[in-house]
Amino acid sequence: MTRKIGSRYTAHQILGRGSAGTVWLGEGPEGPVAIKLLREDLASDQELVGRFVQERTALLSLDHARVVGVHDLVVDGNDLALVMDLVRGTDLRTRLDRERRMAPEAAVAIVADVADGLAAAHAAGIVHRDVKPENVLLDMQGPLGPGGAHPALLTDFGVAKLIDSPRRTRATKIIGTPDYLAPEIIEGLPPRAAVDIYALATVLYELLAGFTPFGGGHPGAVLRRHVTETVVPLPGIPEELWQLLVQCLAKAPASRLRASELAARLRELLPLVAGMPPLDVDEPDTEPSQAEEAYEDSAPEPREPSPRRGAVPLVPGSAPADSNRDTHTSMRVPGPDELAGGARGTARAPRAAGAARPGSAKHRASARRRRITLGVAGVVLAAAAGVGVYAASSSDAPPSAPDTSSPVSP
Ligand SMILES: Nc1ncnc2c1ncn2[C@@H]1O[C@H](COP(=O)(O)OP(=O)(O)OP(=O)(O)O)[C@@H](O)[C@H]1O
Repeated sequence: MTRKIGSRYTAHQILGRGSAGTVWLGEGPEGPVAIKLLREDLASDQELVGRFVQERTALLSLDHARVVGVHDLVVDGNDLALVMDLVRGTDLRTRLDRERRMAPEAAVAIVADVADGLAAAHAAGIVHRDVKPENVLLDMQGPLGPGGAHPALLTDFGVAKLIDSPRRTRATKIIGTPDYLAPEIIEGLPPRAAVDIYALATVLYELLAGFTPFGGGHPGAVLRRHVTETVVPLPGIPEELWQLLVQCLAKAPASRLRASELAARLRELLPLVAGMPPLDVDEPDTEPSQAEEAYEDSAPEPREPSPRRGAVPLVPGSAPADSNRDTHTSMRVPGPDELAGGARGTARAPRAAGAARPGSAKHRASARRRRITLGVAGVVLAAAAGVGVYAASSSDAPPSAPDTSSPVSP
């Protein structure tokens, strides 16, 4: 199956699907490329096409070894496509799903690569806004680095910004992926470079632990934890690495490191973690608080099994059927009462492998978990039916505090 994309490109074979469209293996005048063909409903949105063209220069100018380069933007009839470097390998989510958690040396090396890519982007005034393992590609043809890690490249730059437009956004809605959302976004501030650092630190925690620091349960509960809870230490993690994580997961954006500093500090830590086996931690149980249960009870009735993880659609209208992933669902921003429910603390406390579970009624917890996951599925279906479309508003957001991090895109 081949199809022409504009006058210069041919798409040969589907590499994968995401919430915004389909990625194809293709061919252009300069050789093989990856072509991200946006969904038809997005491609027919004149406002989005306009922004696409507007952002062209910024997207095309980002040229760095740790960023998947965008070569061309094609607007042709019903086709709207980004032509990118072809990365022969896999994405970090696939690798993490396979390994469950990674040895610290490989995790640190991969995250240092991504931090390098972010540093270049931030210096150019571009904030990624959707840093997560799905958007990190591992180049299997590149040389093996520390811990046997392949070079890592960050992809999907600018896509969140393209999709997030005033008409599509409302004050109470959020765009992003809940597990990786910085607290200031949840509080309605415009996304600055520091949101990418928070998301990347979350990715590092996830590579080490096998789960994200504030994930689990209903997406609304995840948002609340980002704002109100502190990260729980990982058993066996070297102190210096832990301090770095804590600093980059700080609630205050100004307290986080810049991307270039993060990359440098991580590389300094490589000798310390060299040869360390993966951390020996068990995935913790999630005990929902009363506020979470109330939130979960307000979710629509489920009609289908739930996705594995809760998240918000990067693209309004996206549904599980759009993707071979389960990273996108929808939600509303939790209200003040729900956010206040964090006083009790529900962040998942990692347990050393084999350690006794915290003294809770196990069957009650698992029944609750079942209800939470079903609730998420209901929300996903509601989104698919057009009941809820959620995107972050920067237009109605309160003025931001002075940003001490790298510049942001205009
Ligand atoms: N430049 C590329 N080279 C090779 N494969 C790619 C490239 N970009 C994306 N892919 C692959 O295509 C698939 C879909 O990517 P896409 O970016 O559309 O979705 P995603 O990032 O997984 O999810 P979402 O966009 O919904 O967050 C992924 O499996 C990814 O590995």
